Amino acid sequence: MAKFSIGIDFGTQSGRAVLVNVETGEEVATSVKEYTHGVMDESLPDGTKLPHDWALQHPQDYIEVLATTVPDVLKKAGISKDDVIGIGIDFTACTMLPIKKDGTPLCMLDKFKSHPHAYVKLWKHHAAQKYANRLNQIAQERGEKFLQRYGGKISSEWLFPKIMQILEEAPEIYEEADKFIEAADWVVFKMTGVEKRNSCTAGYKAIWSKREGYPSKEFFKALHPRLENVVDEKLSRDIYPIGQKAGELTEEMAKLMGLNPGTAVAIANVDAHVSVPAVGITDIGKMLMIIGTSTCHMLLWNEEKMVPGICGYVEDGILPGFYGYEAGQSCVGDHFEWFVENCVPPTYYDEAKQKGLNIYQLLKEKAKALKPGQSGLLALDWWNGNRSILVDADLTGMMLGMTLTTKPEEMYRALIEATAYGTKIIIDNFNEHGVEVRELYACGGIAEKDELLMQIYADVTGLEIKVSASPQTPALGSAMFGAVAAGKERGGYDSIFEAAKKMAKLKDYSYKPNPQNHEVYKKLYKEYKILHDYFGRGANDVMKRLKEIKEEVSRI
Ligand SMILES: Nc1ncnc2c1ncn2[C@@H]1O[C@H](COP(=O)(O)OP(=O)(O)O)[C@@H](O)[C@H]1O
Ligand SMILES: O=C(CO)[C@@H](O)[C@@H](O)COP(=O)(O)O
Repeated sequence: MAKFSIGIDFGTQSGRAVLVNVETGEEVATSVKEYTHGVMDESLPDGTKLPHDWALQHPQDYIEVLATTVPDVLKKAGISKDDVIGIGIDFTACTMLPIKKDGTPLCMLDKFKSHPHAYVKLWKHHAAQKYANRLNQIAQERGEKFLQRYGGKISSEWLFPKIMQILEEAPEIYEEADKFIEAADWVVFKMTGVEKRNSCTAGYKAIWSKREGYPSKEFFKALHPRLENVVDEKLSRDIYPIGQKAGELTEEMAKLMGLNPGTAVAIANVDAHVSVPAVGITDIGKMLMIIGTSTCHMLLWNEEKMVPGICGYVEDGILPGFYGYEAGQSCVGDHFEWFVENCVPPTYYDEAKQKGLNIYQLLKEKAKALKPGQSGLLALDWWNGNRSILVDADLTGMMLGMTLTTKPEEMYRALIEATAYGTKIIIDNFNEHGVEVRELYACGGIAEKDELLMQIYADVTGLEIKVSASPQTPALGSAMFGAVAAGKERGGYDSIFEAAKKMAKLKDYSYKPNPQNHEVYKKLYKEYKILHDYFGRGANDVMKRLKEIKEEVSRI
């Protein structure tokens, strides 16, 4: 009898479950649930307004994903819950929340319903930049060695800047919280009844390493006296390696999800990291781009190298036995969405409707007809700040070269190209610092849907790109970890390497660079680099000054 595993990918806008045949890797059924509260970046559910740069989520939405998508995949596939041997989940990160000891999120307590700091802070909550700046300055002054593992800077998207923001701006929430926890670990806590924190988010987002643990109490005290014991008071030193079983489904959650109590649940993982074995990467030098709302760049290497401006490297962070390197771009799909919602005239929407296309497809059709360089446009892809390699959420987007004849499809193509140049900067930076990018792979919603973008990436980077055959690669990766949590005895696998051999998959075609386009893009990339360094490395801090003026004016 075939055995199945369920993987659930908690993305930025929705949660996606896949039911996977453990023997063949076949994705038998998929179910997607948009989050009821979406991304809260303007107001809370009760209308409380949020300041600039905030991005929150509601934890109830994650439970809804479990309650709707899991029964749905079972129903669609027509299989019995007795044949489901394991569950794995992955999440965006650092996506964190304050909870009580029993796991109740503070935002679910009546008294904190209208308190923004009681909610989940999503990975792209960018209002903690000033705390990240302080943390980085203090770490540099103290000569903290951990900075080397994080490319020289801790991002405002990661855990401690977010905790610092809560402490400074809402000390009552800091005091009331028994714990701060990654949403990934919170969902596993809900499913199994046991709090087991995963090594992936701890390593990449919370300055933890398996050799050195967390930074010292002295360091935390230097950030703020109240933070001296933050790890023991509000986090945990018990960190569990990815690839292990966290526990088993409780009666209550099994009932909610339509599964058997006792089903194995894997230690939680991160959406980008979990995707690496799902495309069959189990060796060094093969970079995977997970292209969606944002892009994460994942790469295994066998040595520790200081690579400036990356998110970090973590020993065993992606697969055991390797250093897992991560870099990223905070704004990819997000600014395509911004563009279609704000900059495309109604005539384009009418044309799309007539042709039976969605607006992205229409823009792609038109943008495809353009040659590289033809629009005269060049953009900086910083609509949501810059994660790698400048690590600065206060940078903003820019488009140069517009005239009275500039068309929406030209702007759309310029935005795609900007993200491709941003990716090339990341690749060059790895190569220059001894971590070689020998092959390129892609997965994620956009890699699946957007062949124009994929071709432009091949043309800009000059590298062939292999693409995941799964439309839900992170969820497939999670299902693989679910099968490992179940173990061979229950019909799964004893290691993620064995699971990858059987369950990973790539499409039978790839995107190959067009040499003529590559030549033009070399020239454009040179210009992009000049703008990148000019606006991003302090020659002209106009973006930051504009932001300051914006804040001053909105306070009046
Ligand atoms: N047909 C399309 N072509 C290109 N991009 C698209 C298309 N449809 C949606 N998008 C973009 O995909 C992004 C979502 O990516 P996806 O990988 O599905 O989700 P997530 O980032 O939450 O994991 C959105 O920001 C949107 O801009
Ligand atoms: O930062 C990470 C992973 O380290 C991601 O979770 C984050 O960029 C969000 O990913 P998505 O764009 O929602 O796929």
